[in-house]
Amino acid sequence: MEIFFSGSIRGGRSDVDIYAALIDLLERHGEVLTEHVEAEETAQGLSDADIHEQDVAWLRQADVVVAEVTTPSLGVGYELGRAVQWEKPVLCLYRPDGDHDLSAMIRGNDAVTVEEYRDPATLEPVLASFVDEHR
Ligand SMILES: O=c1[nH]c(=O)n([C@H]2C[C@H](O)[C@@H](COP(=O)(O)O)O2)cc1CO
Repeated sequence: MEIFFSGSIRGGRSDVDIYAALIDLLERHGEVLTEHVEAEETAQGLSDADIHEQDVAWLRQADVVVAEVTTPSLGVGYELGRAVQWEKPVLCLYRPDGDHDLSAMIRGNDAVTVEEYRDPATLEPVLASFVDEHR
């Protein structure tokens, strides 16, 4: 099972510790292709064109997509749009106590499952059943 994890990078890094916790949970169920989303430093020496090309290749390859969408990010939104177009299973994780209401482009999309949560530790059964459903 190859999992594409999506989370804000240039959109803002305030949730990076949560991304790390979610990637840890997801690694119990498969290979996370985009572990770098939790890294303190993002890749050095790659052009934006290289980043885009690599990212879209991983997205194409993935069996499922899991996105943390509390911090809005153009890149995450773009990845989600392409994932839906390619009919990938998409799970979006959202904390309603944040500063931003979730976009209607995500919450209003029947092809996207939205799970609200407060503590990443509570998501273990949700992630397990999402991955198992699409294995
Ligand atoms: O350096 C990067 N590496 C990378 O993989 N991305 C991808 C993965 C993330 O899920 C998403 C974040 O987009 P943004 O940077 O617009 O917040 O884009 C984005 C960047 C920077 O835009």
